[in-house]
Amino acid sequence: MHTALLVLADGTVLKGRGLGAAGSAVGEVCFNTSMTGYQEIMTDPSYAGQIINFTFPHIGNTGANGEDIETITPAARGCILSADITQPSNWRAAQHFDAWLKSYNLPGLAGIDTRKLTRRIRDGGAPNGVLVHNPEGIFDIPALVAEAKAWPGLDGMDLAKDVSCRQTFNWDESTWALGRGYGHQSAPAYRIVAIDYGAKRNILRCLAAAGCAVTVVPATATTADVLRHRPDGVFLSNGPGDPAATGEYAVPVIRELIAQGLPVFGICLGHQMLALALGGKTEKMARGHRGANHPVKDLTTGKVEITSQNHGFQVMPESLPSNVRVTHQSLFDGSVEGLELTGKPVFSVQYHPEASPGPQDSHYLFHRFVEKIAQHKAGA
Ligand SMILES: NC(=O)CC[C@H](N)C(=O)O
Repeated sequence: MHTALLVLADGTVLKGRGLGAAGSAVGEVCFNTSMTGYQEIMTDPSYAGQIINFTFPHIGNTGANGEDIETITPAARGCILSADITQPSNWRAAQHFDAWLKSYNLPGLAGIDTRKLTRRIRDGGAPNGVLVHNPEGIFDIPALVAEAKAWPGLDGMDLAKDVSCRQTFNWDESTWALGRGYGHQSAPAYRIVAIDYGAKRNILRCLAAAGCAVTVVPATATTADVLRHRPDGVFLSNGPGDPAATGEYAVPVIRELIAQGLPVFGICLGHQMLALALGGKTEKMARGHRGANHPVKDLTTGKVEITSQNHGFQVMPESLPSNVRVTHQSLFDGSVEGLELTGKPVFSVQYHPEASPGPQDSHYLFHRFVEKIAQHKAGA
């Protein structure tokens, strides 16, 4: 008996076995090619509105633990796996991944040809779909097709407000180390305000590890709300949805903060909104970049970094004014992966230097931010 379906807006029905919580989820079906880090991926708030198809066939092998999470309220809508989840085998496993999905009320589906689904997304773009898990195996397919069709899609959708914190808070947890777990920043050199559009925790941990006291403010914070904390620098976080829609309230604030002369660093959605604030444009990509091995070239040094990525929108290079320089480029498709405002301590990357999951080649960017803050303070 099939206990779960993925129903796409064009009427395609893929039948499999249910995982995690019973229930249904509508969203954009995207794929992620990472071989590890499924917990971090499922808890990255940038996946709000999305159902994740994992291309790696064996997901869940190492179980789940209480540490490898990027938020305590996951925003991804569900997951699609090739193989059934096996018994966990890892010294850090505290739970079976299926029980973990249930505990977060996330539905899943296993047992479909995830490679075929990925090729379909690659060739035809990310479709909207409904993932439904019903242990009784009873489904109303025409109603599910209608639900998938009726979903408006991510283009033009602002989701950052939904996943952002509601209240300002301070963050001092730093990065994880074997034998110690997460560290603690007790002697910060600089004060950062991080605007939370759906921030991954590991970004905040990396900022703390680089020597910053971090104050996290909601996505809707005004310029005065940010400046009240007397920041030495401002960080613009990653987040879900369409940057152009989120930018309606966030971009004017970013523009004012740049005008104050403050050092600014943006990651992913933060990078896209920084580009909008500087006069550029963003567009939806056909299938996006989601994985842990995307090569990116640093155009200043010629060095190639292997990066972690998760984005479905991109900055259009021809839209950028002459005082904005493209600093990094994807070696997969040539798309913009980094920007800087010439002569100012303002820069951003489209990819995820905090990794989580993924390689740590790009951790240097957190130190670059801190160096820019130090230089700015010394010159001020
Ligand atoms: N990880 C992110 O910040 C994603 C940014 C944006 N929502 C995109 O999909 O492009």
